[in-house]
Amino acid sequence: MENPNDHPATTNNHRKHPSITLLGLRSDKHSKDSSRHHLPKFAHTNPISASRPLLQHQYSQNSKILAEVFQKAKLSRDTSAPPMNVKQEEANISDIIDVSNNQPNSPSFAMNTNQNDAETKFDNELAIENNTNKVENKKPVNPPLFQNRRIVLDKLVQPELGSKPLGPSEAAVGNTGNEEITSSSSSTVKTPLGERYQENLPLNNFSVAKEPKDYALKEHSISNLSANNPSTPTSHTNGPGGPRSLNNSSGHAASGILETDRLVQPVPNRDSNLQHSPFRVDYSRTSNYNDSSHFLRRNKFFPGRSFSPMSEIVGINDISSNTDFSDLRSDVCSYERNIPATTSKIASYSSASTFRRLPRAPGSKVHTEVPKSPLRPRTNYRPLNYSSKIGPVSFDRLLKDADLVMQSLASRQQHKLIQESKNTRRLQKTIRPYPPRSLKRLSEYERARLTAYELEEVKDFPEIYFIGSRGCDKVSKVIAPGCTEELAFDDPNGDYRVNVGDHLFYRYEVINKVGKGSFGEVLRCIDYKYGKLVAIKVIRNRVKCYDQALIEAGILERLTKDESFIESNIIRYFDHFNFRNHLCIVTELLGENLFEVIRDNNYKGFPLIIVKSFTAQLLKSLNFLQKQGIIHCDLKPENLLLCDHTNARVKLIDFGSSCRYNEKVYTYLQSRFYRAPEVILGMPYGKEIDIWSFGCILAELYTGIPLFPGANEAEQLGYIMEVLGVPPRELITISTRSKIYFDSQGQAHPIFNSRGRPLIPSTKRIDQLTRCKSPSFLDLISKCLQWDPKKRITIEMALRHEFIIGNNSENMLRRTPLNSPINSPIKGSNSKLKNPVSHSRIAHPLPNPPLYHNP
Ligand SMILES: Nc1ncnc2c1ncn2[C@@H]1O[C@H](COP(=O)(O)OP(=O)(O)OP(=O)(O)O)[C@@H](O)[C@H]1O
Repeated sequence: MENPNDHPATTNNHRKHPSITLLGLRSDKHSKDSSRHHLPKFAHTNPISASRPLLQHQYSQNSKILAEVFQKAKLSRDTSAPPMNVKQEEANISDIIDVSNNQPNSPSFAMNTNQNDAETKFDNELAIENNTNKVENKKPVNPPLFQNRRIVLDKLVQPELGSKPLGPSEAAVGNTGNEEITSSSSSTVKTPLGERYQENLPLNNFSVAKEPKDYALKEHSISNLSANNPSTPTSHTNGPGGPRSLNNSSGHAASGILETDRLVQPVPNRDSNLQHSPFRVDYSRTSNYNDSSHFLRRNKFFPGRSFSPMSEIVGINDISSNTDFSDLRSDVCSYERNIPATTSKIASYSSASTFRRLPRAPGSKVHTEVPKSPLRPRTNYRPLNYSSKIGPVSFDRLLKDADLVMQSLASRQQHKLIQESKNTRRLQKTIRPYPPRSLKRLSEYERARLTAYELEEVKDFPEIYFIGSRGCDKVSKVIAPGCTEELAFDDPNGDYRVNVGDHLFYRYEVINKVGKGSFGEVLRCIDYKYGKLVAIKVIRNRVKCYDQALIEAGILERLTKDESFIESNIIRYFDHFNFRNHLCIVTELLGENLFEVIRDNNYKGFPLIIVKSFTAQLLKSLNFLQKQGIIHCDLKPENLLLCDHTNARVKLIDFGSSCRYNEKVYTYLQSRFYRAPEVILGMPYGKEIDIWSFGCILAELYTGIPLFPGANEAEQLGYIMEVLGVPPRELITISTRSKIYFDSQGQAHPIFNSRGRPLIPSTKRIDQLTRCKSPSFLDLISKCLQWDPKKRITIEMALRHEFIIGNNSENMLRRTPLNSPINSPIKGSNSKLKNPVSHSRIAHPLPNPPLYHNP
């Protein structure tokens, strides 16, 4: 065997498609020298081309190791297999390697003859390896190249190593002394084809490589694409250095990984249609990382750069063949890059049951089924456990973390919903806008489909986009006895009698109902004017509802027009119109509300990381509303809607009760569980009522159960007093409804809950009720839940609170313990019941007599 030293680790595929190889570059047909203008298309943006000699040196190191391995392989080859000389081997591999690409005129002719020869030799090595595999298996094997290699190397390296895998200490030759880099941390990767690899790579193999000056790896993401999926977008990112895969859509697809005990390199698989490399590198111009160790670490070529804890949490292996998660995985890598090395020192998390429910593509492997091998240890899922030493977490990173965990939490139900989201997206793609037509332009057939009422009504519509789908039931006029003509299209409650497939306003097609509230129904519709999906809230045909909805539409319109609206996490308003005496508000279409998500998850709350993300998003919304001088007045989980089922992004909806600071019309507002004490007690109120609701929501999102689940107002106050004690005297004196709950001395009248249990003030603590051990979380809740509105935390302070920006040391993936009383199933309860009340609020024996008076 010829010494493959000095030869880059390339394969035939590179010759076919001039591109940059994993560790450096490939020549192309024009590349006789390394000058930029001779470089292939991507080389203009890839300054690493300039460091070819250095990389070749690096190749030589790698090749050396490979040569050793192959040499050992030869020695230990099964003696029963027929001996094979190099020529035979070369002949055998001719079907694998297309040598025609080595022709000087071929597009990928090597940079110089030596190198070309060297590549050929090296390719031969690889081919021999494949050949060995064939011999060993005694049958022709034609899986992707990397799989062959993988099998061969597993079999061949192992006997040499015994049962002990090569660790960094054995492998460390020419160690740079960088502890982190040479640490024995290892991680596994799943390639697009489903293999799992250990990444346990000593630095010494790469220590000579140098990153081009002024360039550092900006992006390195793992593609999670299926090898069979050619439809995946080619790039997720942009940047000055030209983010791209090493093997991009122009045929440089890489789907293989060559692994030895010392290194892992992606090897292109010419059979693959992949448009993404599993090792996508982006060299962008930065001044921070200009040495090779940074470059390599960030390229995951050695253990110092282990995989993202988040990627392990969500089980990258499990989702690798699901193309829908490509952005997700790309996100994992892109934001993880910025995590300091200290964050990789995270605790091992053996109980991964939470994450095993991750939806997997059919046929993909479960991580526990990975064959045992010294080279391929089982992956331990690791929780996100930020070190408290590192700085604050950015808002963006928090959101992305939460998105991933949200994905990993996908239950069966959510899996269905994800499917629904997919279908919606697919539908969205197929919808096209219709050209407007006048009545005259309608065909005879179309006119025949209109009812007599519609034929009159349509005259008022100069632009007709849609008249109802063929064969759909039309909403006909029904004038019941005692009913006026205005109510002819409504049911007895005043709701519009909607028919699926029918039109609204000769423009929208009704697809289905997505929600119902006290003001009306929300429909999913297609807007044929713009060709998109929208949600339309059809308000009840009642004067009060109509007027209030007009206010809502006005507020939404005003909010949407603000330039900082985009970052406000508030539902986007499009339009409103009156149709058959129903006010209709057109908004963007969103997903499930958070209450539904919790309910569908059997009233299990969200992990703290998701709660944190929701909290941050909600605070942004409240901050925006505050700047606009608006009080929402109806904050609750039902009014926080997921944007999509695949992430943890929420938007705030329902401004039907909202008011401006100076236009407070109502004294009775907010949903009961989230009602602020000043509203219950009839005190003057302000924007602080939203903070109270916000505090209640935080606790509920974590526990899955309302914090103060009063069945009536007195009970509601009783639950609040259980935690906060009796309100201060001065508040009682200014409240208009104090007599209902307190006597003249300010002592609370005894309150019993609906089960007859006395609600005794100051007998519960927030941490008891939430079962949460996160001090920052509890602190934020308790700062929101203050009797005195002036003492409540402000939105600005909440945005800077430790829980939001801090690097919490708690396990952020933990949910409320399932066996805790707070989450125990309620006896005889129907899980579909709205907001079940915890039965666990058992009175604790009191050390002191109950405090019914103000302390
Ligand atoms: N844009 C939307 N996309 C998807 N679903 C929506 C949308 N808007 C509302 N919904 C669903 O409809 C439900 C009722 O909507 P909304 O809260 O606006 O109505 P409402 O009559 O004001 O309710 P409430 O009784 O709380 O005042 C929501 O909880 C939500 O589940």
